Amino acid sequence: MTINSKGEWRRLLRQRRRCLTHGQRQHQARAMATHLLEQVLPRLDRDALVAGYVALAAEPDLTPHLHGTVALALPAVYQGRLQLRRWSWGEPLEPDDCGVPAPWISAPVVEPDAVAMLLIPAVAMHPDGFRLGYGGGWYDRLLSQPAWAQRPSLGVCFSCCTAVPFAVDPWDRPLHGQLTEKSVQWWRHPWTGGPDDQKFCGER
Ligand SMILES: Nc1nc2c(c(=O)[nH]1)N(C=O)[C@@H](CNc1ccc(C(=O)N[C@@H](CCC(=O)O)C(=O)O)cc1)CN2
Ligand SMILES: Nc1ncnc2c1ncn2[C@@H]1O[C@H](COP(=O)(O)OP(=O)(O)OP(=O)(O)O)[C@@H](O)[C@H]1O
Repeated sequence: MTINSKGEWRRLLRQRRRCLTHGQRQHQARAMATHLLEQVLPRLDRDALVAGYVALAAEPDLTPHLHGTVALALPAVYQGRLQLRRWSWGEPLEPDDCGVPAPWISAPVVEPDAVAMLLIPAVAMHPDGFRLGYGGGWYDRLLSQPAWAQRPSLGVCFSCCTAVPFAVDPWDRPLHGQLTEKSVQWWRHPWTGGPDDQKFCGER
């Protein structure tokens, strides 16, 4: 079967992800969090924020594993755009315009330079670091702003949904790396923003 469109890939990969049992997804999310805690978070500024997400049904749920380890911002879609808002553990969430639990409208909006790492949920990842989401273009539009595109970013994805050769569109922006239950892999140096560092990318 030839798969031509992002829509077809999205359906296939969402189905593949749903085929994992709840226990498998939990186990794999815990492994992802361990990679993050051991390999990534120690390299970040102590005061900096990590932009996470509230996991939807079959997405890897990392947030509970980060409790007490980092200060978090969460996405909120209102008035046609995605913002990141400060969120502290235990604070209530309310559905945003996409129906995803998000910080209250009164929570401070976070500027790009306060964010040390963007964790971006991905339905699938492309072999060159591009991300396939649900199709709303929310993160695409966020990353079309250079200040956000420069922030270190990791696509968060089960390994069964990586290396997917979907056709990349002109608006797709490559992420710095991907986080799976197997490893953290980098395509671009996340902390210098400079050209590929062979040694660094060799750590894949
Ligand atoms: N957890 C999470 N939060 C996120 C995103 C995301 O991909 N995941 N977004 C990324 O852009 C933005 C919201 N965009 C969204 C776009 C579509 C659907 C959607 O189609 N939801 C399905 C249910 C998905 C599921 O439960 O697995 C639906 O309503 O049928 C959800 C969020 C910001 N917040
Ligand atoms: N910078 C942008 N400005 C305006 N529209 C954009 C921009 N980037 C993407 N879009 C629109 O958003 C949609 C994104 O579609 P695509 O199938 O690539 O979604 P996706 O990357 O899976 O979505 P998401 O980022 O929400 O997870 C397209 O219709 C595209 O035209």
